[in-house]
Amino acid sequence: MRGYDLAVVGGGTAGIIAAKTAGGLGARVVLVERRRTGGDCLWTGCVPSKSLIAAAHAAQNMRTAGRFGIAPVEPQVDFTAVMSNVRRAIERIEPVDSPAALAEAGAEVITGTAVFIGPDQLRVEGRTSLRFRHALIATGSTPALPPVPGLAEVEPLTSDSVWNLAELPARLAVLGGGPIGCELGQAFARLGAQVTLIEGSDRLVPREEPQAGIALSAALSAEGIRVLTSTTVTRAAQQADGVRLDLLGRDGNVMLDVDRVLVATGRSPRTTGLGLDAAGVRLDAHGYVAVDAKLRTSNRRIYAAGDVTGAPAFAHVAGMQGNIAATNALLAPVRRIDHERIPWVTFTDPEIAHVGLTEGQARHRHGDAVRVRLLRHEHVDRAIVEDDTDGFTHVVLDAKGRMLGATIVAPRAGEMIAELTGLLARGGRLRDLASVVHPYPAWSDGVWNAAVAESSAALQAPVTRRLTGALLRLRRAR
Ligand SMILES: Cc1cc2nc3c(=O)[nH]c(=O)nc-3n(C[C@H](O)[C@H](O)[C@H](O)COP(=O)(O)OP(=O)(O)OC[C@H]3O[C@@H](n4cnc5c(N)ncnc54)[C@H](O)[C@@H]3O)c2cc1C
Ligand SMILES: NC(=O)c1ccc[n+]([C@@H]2O[C@H](COP(=O)([O-])OP(=O)(O)OC[C@H]3O[C@@H](n4cnc5c(N)ncnc54)[C@H](O)[C@@H]3O)[C@@H](O)[C@H]2O)c1
Repeated sequence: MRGYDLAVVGGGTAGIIAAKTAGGLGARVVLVERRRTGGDCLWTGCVPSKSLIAAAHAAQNMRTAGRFGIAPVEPQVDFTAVMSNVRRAIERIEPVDSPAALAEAGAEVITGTAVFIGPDQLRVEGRTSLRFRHALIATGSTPALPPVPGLAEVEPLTSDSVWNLAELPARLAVLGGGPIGCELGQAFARLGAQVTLIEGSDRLVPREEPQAGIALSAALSAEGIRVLTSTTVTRAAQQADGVRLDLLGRDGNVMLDVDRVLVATGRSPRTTGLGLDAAGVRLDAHGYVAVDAKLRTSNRRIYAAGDVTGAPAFAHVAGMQGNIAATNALLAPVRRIDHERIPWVTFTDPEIAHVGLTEGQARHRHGDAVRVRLLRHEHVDRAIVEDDTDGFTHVVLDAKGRMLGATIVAPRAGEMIAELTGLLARGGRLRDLASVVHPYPAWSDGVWNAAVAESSAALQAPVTRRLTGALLRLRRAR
């Protein structure tokens, strides 16, 4: 039986980064992947979705060129070619996540399904047994189907299977108005599908600031997407010419006929059949692998990272956790990740970028001392020249003006949030950014203008006014 310093189960973002980190430290490391290295992000998640979004954006620009004085045209979308381009994007990124790249980084790769057979042993599909000093569970998550009668029988698409579509569904129902539903719903609509987006809660992207969900609803509706919030599907049935959904919403019971249904109502952790009992690894109340702040499971030899831990399901979180878990296991368990300083972006148009606390969370924790600096993008020159002024920069501050969180809604919000993420990490005040010169006319002016407004407000404070007034009177008297 072979022995390893670290055995990684799962070759997605968390597992790959952990294995490469361990290899870089000179450890004996093995990564076991049941199918293909790269995980959801590469094959069915971030990469294909952002490529599809880019194609959809190009199509939309053709429709909306009229506002710049260019004759708008309805694009001729070759869906097969769009999907081929999506696959090309995957192929171009794949080498970085490949077994060859892992081997070069010092990690051995075994293809097969791993099962724990003891607290320090793994078996790969009944053939190889491995003994480890430490292991990392990085098996990710899988799309969850809600318990709607008939839904499983209508061949619902998920983020796993949607990439195999051979043709664009003419009428598409998207169930779930979270990041996946909104990103893919908008992309399919822009590529020519008639999309109905069905969300159970009273607004889209309910984890975001309420204004962000409202702004996104307005933008999607303006493009012709039918957005149904406070609505659920109570039954699905296959018909001769498509799928019939029974909806229960604000208008009571209604029927919706579509060609396909895309389900995007959340994820479940991949823990089935992993042998976690044999390994002494406990799950939390929601079925995720329970970890402490240093990513240790209930078996001190075994760590977990990425979606399987119930951490915010983002590739950058999975990667950072993979890195932290590997060094904690191999060197000393000292590093932890602060989930409250993680930024994320929903890549709709407009993008919604967020970091830290929402206003509601901040008020819950810090009470009435919380303030908000809201800057609408009406006067951001970049937004004006691009004729896209509907967005805003919303920064949540404590009593001393230190940043607690931020949400940006804008075409480049995903780039703009980086600066505020840095500020949050430093525990800085928003007005500190006012003295940092920003390039003109960039989208980052939104953040800068918010900082300048915050700094100006500080100058207008009575105590500052009294001081500057006294100074000016003194100078006049001289
Ligand atoms: C449509 C979509 C779009 C997304 N867009 C973004 C985005 O823009 N930005 C972002 O940050 N995040 C995005 N995400 C989320 C991101 O993809 C995930 O958070 C990330 O991939 C999680 O990585 P992971 O390593 O935890 O798990 P995974 O990537 O799921 O990897 C787990 C791996 O473990 C393997 N495995 C499972 N069980 C076993 C076993 N028993 N033995 C061996 N191998 C096993 C699986 O085959 C898989 O390869 C998106 C997700 C989706 C679905
Ligand atoms: N840009 C990104 O970073 C990105 C993109 C896509 C996905 N992701 C990650 O993947 C995760 C999963 O995405 P998701 O959108 O599937 O899940 P989600 O949990 O974020 O959103 C699911 C949505 O579906 C709604 N819903 C649940 N059951 C429903 C029902 N029966 N009827 C109607 N609505 C229902 C929920 O209220 C929620 O708004 C995300 O939370 C995110 O972390 C990230």
